[in-house]
Amino acid sequence: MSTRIAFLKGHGTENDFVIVPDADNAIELPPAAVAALCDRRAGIGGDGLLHVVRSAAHPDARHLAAEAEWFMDYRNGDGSVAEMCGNGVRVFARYLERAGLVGEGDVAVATRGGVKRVHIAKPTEDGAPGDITVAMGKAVLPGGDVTISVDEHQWPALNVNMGNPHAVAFVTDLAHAGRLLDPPPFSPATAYPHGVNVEFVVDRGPRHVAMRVYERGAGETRSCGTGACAVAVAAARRDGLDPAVTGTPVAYTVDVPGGRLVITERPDGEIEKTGPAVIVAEGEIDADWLAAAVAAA
Ligand SMILES: N[C@@H](CCC[C@H](N)C(=O)O)C(=O)O
Repeated sequence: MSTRIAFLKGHGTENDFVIVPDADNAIELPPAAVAALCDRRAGIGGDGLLHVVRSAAHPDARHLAAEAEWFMDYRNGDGSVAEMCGNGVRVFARYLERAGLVGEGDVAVATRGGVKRVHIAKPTEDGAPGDITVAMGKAVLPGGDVTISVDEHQWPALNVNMGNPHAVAFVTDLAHAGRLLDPPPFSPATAYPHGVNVEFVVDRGPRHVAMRVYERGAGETRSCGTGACAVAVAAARRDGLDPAVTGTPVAYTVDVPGGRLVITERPDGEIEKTGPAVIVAEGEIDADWLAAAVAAA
């Protein structure tokens, strides 16, 4: 009988992830294995994969082990590595809670984008899991003119780095973003040598926007946490709001196809993101199938 590898499946506002608990970093997950697991027809399916490893056991996180016991080794669905995943880190915390590895309240999670402070709220009165809030760090606006083009439409976009790169374009109709099956063309083409996540945004009301997203390494997804933060900052600056200047926190509601996130920027620049995170299934991966998928890639 072949070896089995435990997995879970979870999502945050329908940004969905295969979760592979592997405290000792003993499971090999080359890009082809991640892509096979995230494949929606031949695998389990997911926008990305959360490899749950003790920080001390992973070369990318060993230096963070004193601050955060657990490391989110995040991979995009195509197997590529990304610095940070804002929805992923909330689902990661939900997994840790469910596995009894942490309790409600504050948890530190190591990521390639540094240590993130996560708060797991108590269940609601009707027993539903409480929302999870992450301190996402500060947005960096590196400047630079970028144009996003889809079919006959062209929009100027704002570069926002949330640990990972984003280009935010305000549009008049989210449908104008098209099907987002392939990376939209960028101008200049060299603006993002390592790829970029692109958000298309419309207004819904005062401090309330809606977005669609093209995620680097995954295609169009139903939500992107770092993307929602980038969008909130871009919308605030466009609206003339900067908490560092006014000394007052600014909150935006960001609707994504898979739900709603609330993003708050504080006067010190720290951005907090709040939303749901759910584990929906758990099971076992056939290790022989995975090895064959890797060999065939
Ligand atoms: N879904 C994520 C972002 C995942 C990484 C991204 N695709 C990248 O390559 O930077 C989120 O919720 O932030």
